[in-house]
Amino acid sequence: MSLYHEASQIITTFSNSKSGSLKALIYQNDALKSPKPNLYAVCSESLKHQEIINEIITRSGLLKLERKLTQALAVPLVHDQLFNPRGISLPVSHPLKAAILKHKTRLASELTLARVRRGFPTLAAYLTSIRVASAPQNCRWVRVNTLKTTLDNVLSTLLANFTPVSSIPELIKQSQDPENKNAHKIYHLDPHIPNLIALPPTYKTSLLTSHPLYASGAIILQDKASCLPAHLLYPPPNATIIDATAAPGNKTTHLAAITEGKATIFAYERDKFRSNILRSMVSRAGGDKCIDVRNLDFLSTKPWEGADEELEPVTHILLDPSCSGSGIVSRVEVDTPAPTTNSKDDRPVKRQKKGPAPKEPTPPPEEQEETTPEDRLLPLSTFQLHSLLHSMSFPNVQKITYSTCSVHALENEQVVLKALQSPIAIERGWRILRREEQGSLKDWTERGWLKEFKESGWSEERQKETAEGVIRCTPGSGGTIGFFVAGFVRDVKEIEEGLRKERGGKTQKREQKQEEKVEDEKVAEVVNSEETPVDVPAGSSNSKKRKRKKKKTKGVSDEA
Ligand SMILES: C[S@@+](CC[C@H](N)C(=O)[O-])C[C@H]1O[C@@H](n2cnc3c(N)ncnc32)[C@H](O)[C@@H]1O
Repeated sequence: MSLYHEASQIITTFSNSKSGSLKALIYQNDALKSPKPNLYAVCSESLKHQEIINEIITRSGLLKLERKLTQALAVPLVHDQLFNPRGISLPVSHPLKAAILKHKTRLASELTLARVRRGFPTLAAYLTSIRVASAPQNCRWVRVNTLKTTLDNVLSTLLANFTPVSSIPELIKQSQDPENKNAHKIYHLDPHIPNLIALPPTYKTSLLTSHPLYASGAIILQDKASCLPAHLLYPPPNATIIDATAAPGNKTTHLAAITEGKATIFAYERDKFRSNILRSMVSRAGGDKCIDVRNLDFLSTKPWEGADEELEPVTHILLDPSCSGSGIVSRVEVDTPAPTTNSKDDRPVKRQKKGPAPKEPTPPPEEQEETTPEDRLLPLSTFQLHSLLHSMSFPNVQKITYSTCSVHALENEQVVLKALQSPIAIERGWRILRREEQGSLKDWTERGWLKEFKESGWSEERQKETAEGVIRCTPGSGGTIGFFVAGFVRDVKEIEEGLRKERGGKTQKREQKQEEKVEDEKVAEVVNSEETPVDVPAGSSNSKKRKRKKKKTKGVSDEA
């Protein structure tokens, strides 16, 4: 099957589906024969121009003249004929190419007419408008920091005179209305995350960062996707929590707000420079009292070996490790600049020098695929899995969230699968937090890629439950960056069993200590009364203590 036949099928499926990304549709489909970057390029570009191409096909009467063409097949062919500088990528003698080339003059004049009907004086003007319209539509997200203020206060000050709208698509649509002078003065209250507000993609970030509410830490610019992990974790106010990889601190401070400043939060950050940023964010957000910032490697913690005693009571871990950051770039769009959203903090982490990170244009998807091959992702994926297994080993942890701002299955579903199949997960009863257990997030429609669990050896039911249990975000109508979150819980029965054993262990230890105490007292009595020593094995702590005590007694008596 030719590239164009496959492209026509993909375009039809994508146009008919209400959700999901074009990339997933192509890259997850192993049945496709054409090179995926080429297929992706022709599909994504054809979709951008679909409206004008359909008009050209109808007005030129192409389908009546060329019976072998269908509407779906003609779209990518006409696209490449009119918009791809390299033309249709088929031999000239190929019947499909020949069918289009016969009408090339008519098609070109129909393009001119269609463009003029739309009010574009030049082809360049039309192409610019398409590029702007297909740019990723990430909203400006504002999280109200309830440690410092209230939603009502923010609505009545920062957003006084703003009009609420009912959905993100509505927010985007209204903000693009050239007739509306107040198009930027609208907002949408997020239905999933409390105290989160979406502003139009075109809203100037500087208007937010220059506001006193921002300076005081009362509002935090945090993408909705980045709010999902803390919300999914949702620890109770008295919980003991670890944010394993915390800087710059968006999720740490979100955890502090969710727990009303009453939890104990250990925030680990191994990079010194970034841990200083974390400290200042924590302080600005009013989290000093409940957040303990530690410039340490999370992987060096070992509460199960008797070290790090204060980590023993930890019940919740938020793990948001370094990742490829591939979700920061757009979904289908080609040639669009990297979004300058508030979510800079979620970018792939490199050692940073002071000063703003250089902004580089996003490469087209073909290049993205070439610059993120398995050998670059594998070390990241290994580190992510290692960190997740480390989290699963904490003795009293009941719930973990694992998240990345990557779109790659290798960093997402595959880490989840390997973690769930690990001995530690099986032994301790870790499983995925099911969709129906996710509170307001159970309505989130974009879920994990089922295909990634097919080789698991699990029942179909478990594969589905796991894929459905993890959350994906794709830039688009949701207004977020690309993101992935998985919640893990331990089955309560297993937890209770574990706790019983631990309690049993502790009682045993207490009893042993009590016995030792009694024995020590007996020894002391003997020593003090200068009677014959009781039989205590040499080298035992009691015999050592006894010797020490004897010496002391002797010393005292010598002095006396
Ligand atoms: C994706 S960022 C975290 C973003 C953060 N959760 C937020 O919402 O603001 C990952 C961070 O983890 C840190 N990190 C990576 N490995 C670590 C480790 N083993 N221990 C502690 N911090 C680590 C990196 O330096 C980086 O700052």
